[in-house]
Amino acid sequence: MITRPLPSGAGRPRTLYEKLWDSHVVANRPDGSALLYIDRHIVHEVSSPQAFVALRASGRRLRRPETHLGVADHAVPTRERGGEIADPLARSQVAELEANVAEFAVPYARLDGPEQGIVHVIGPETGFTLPGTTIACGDSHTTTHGAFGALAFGVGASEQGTIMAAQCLPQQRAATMQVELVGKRHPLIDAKDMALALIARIGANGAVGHAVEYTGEVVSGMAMSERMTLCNMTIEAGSRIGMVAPDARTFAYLEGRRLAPRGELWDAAVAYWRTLPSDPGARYDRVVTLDVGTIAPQVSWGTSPDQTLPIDRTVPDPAAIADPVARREAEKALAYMGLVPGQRLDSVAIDTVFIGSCTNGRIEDLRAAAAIAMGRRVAPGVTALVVPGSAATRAQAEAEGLDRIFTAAGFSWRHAGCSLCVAMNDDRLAPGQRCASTSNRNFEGRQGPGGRTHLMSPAMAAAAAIAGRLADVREFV
Ligand SMILES: CC(C)[C@H](C(=O)O)[C@@H](O)C(=O)O
Ligand code: SF4
Repeated sequence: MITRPLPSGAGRPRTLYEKLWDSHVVANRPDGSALLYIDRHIVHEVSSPQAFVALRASGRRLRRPETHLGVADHAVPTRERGGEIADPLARSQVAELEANVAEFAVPYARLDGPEQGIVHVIGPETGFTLPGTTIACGDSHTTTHGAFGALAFGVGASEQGTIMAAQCLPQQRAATMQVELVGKRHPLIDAKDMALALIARIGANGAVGHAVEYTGEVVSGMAMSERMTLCNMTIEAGSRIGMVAPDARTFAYLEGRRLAPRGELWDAAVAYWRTLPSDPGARYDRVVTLDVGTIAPQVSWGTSPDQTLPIDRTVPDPAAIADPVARREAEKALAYMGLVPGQRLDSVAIDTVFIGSCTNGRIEDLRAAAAIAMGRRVAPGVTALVVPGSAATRAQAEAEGLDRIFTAAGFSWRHAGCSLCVAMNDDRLAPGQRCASTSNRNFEGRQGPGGRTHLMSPAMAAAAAIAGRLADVREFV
């Protein structure tokens, strides 16, 4: 039997997650899951083809085509834009997406248009991402959109088909986890350092089964870009959902964006969005508090995001790790990464630098990197890429002259896309190459077979480019 959900706001103080959940339940199901209404869905060229194939095979149309948004980002080349894509696989992936969005009337951000970019960058930029909505995408970093007080999560291909046809999806309710960020950070410590320090502390599976809400004075003081970085990295702690309560900063970011409501609708939306933050006294299943005043710039040394340390430390010695499983994992990671226990992290030479991705490809990230690069030179032998997260970010950066700062320093200035975050396009590491990267994943082969990835903030990646090795950005001021 399917029962109707309880009316929302029934007395008990609720968290942001609970409010978002309650307001989207279409039906509670006997197995404890619920059918959730999905407000928005983003589609990219890598994960969506099967969903369209299934729709076509069953003769279905999209229930509400205007609630979807298509864009090509993963496979696209970033050296040039316009003209034919040289790589045959990428060309066919983009062509298939374009045929699908045309056939099913999905709004599409064209590859050479002003709104193209990484799914998780253009959603917020266009105002497609809004507080209080449910947002799905066939992509694990959909967590990013939670920075706006949305319930946003990654889904698989068959789930995408369900959303397209029915606008609903069965979901299991998650437990809740509050991550409270307190204290006063060093000016060169950013959200990426905080996310990496958190994952190093709670582990890459530390938030499994939980919907994470970031709270505290540090989070309320953050720009939207940093909130997005935090929520983006939440999946690397094992959670499908990361969120920040919407506030005046959220509204200021969204006001006037193309797809954001206007006029009276805007006022009504803001009035509703103000009811979303967790109620005083709402209880979370778990609470983690991080004092950001204790955080130094972070770098990953291994092949999991929790294998991360402050830059002023040395490569760990597996022999000193008591837990046998963790010890074996550390040994394996060091062998792959070509590192020696006891070696200073800031002595590790790199040959590639990647500044970009849905974690750190926003204008604020590019500004932070440019501030370090300005008037300096990329070290000899280092290839350094700056890949804006969207065409709009690229245009903004050019208007501010950031591209000239980067190119004068010897960085390669690119068009928007996932690029070297993922080896699905023509930007990739050769075996044995070592990259200082602002992306989010460092597992074996992520940036190319045999490639070695060190995760860090944009300022740290720029410092590594200049030094030719992992370097402490605090020495660059
Ligand atoms: C290709 C896509 C499905 C994948 C994801 O789900 O995250 C990619 O974006 C990634 O970052 O690994
Ligand atoms: S930038 Fe990287 S993490 Fe983000 S969507 Fe693209 S491949 Fe995935």
